[in-house]
Amino acid sequence: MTTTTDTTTATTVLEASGVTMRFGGLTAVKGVDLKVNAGEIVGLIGPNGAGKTTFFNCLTGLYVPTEGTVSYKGTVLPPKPHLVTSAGIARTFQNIRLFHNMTVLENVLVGRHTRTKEGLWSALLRGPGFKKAEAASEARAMELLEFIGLEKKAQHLAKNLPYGEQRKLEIARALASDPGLILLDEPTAGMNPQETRAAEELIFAIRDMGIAVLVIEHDMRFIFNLCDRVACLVQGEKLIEGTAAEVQGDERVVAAYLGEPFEGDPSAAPAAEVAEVEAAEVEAAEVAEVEAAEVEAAEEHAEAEAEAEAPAEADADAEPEPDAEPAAAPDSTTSTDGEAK
Ligand SMILES: Nc1ncnc2c1ncn2[C@@H]1O[C@H](COP(=O)(O)OP(=O)(O)OP(=O)(O)O)[C@@H](O)[C@H]1O
Repeated sequence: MTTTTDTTTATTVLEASGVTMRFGGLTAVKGVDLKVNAGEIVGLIGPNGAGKTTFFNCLTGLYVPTEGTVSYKGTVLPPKPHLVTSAGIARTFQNIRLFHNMTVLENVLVGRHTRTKEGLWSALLRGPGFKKAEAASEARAMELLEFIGLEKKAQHLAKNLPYGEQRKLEIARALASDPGLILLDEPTAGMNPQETRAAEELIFAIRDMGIAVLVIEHDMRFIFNLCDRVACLVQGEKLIEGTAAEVQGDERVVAAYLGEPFEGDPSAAPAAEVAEVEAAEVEAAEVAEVEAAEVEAAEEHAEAEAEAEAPAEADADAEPEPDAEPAAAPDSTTSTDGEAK
């Protein structure tokens, strides 16, 4: 494992230590350590089945890790989803989990319930305290819808939103719990390139709001553009953690996961591949140079031969014919075949 970023001085928001998750005989996550600092966007990559979602589930209390601990801002979290959410960690899911028959606004309001202090009786009696809290929640939910660009669709049913907007709505619902850290599980899955670019901007804006981000994604261009640090899981273990440049240039990552450079990004090519291409280019340039020299030599030779033949032909042409004028001597107006122009 390689850790290249100095994380000791920054404020640690999330700290996973030695997280292991076993399902019977299968170890899906093996002794993973990971820190996310305030103001950071950290990426989690790895091939299918590497344990990324299982690790997220351990962080958010959906799974009780077989070993290890998860701390948020220095406090060890109990493995209970509602306690993790109220501590300050929100998440989205790989498969969108919205309330499809509720409106867009209602979906965001559901995300606010951990921050609403009004109890059951207050809600049932709809007293002034409840009404005030409800109005504040709605105002915050509308702010979030504006933030993701869905305020005009507040009263639409969630199920009627296009896929990309459903993903954004899930993010707004997660933000509604006022988290200090958001975990995004494949936020661009199924998105077109424009939607993916918009999601990238949205995540930068979330970071700028002061919320740290941990994101799982298979889209390497997206991850390497977005993240301050990237960790790569392979077969449940952390293979490497570092900057985007360090991770995408690591041959073990390339071998285990990337396979090929992502389209259009030459810097993603593994070093060996780059060297091979460069060597082939040098070789091709040398061959072209030799060929050019050969062609030049052949042309010079042909010219010399033509020049050598030209006076003889001119002489032959100059053979006096009966009553003919003597032929002109070859000069600039005479072609190599001796014909006058
Ligand atoms: N609840 C479970 N019970 C048994 N095995 C599980 C369970 N959840 C995950 N696994 C197994 O754990 C391993 C890791 O799965 P996980 O979904 O975490 O991988 P992943 O890296 O998120 O994959 P992908 O990129 O395809 O989403 C897989 O072999 C998977 O089959």
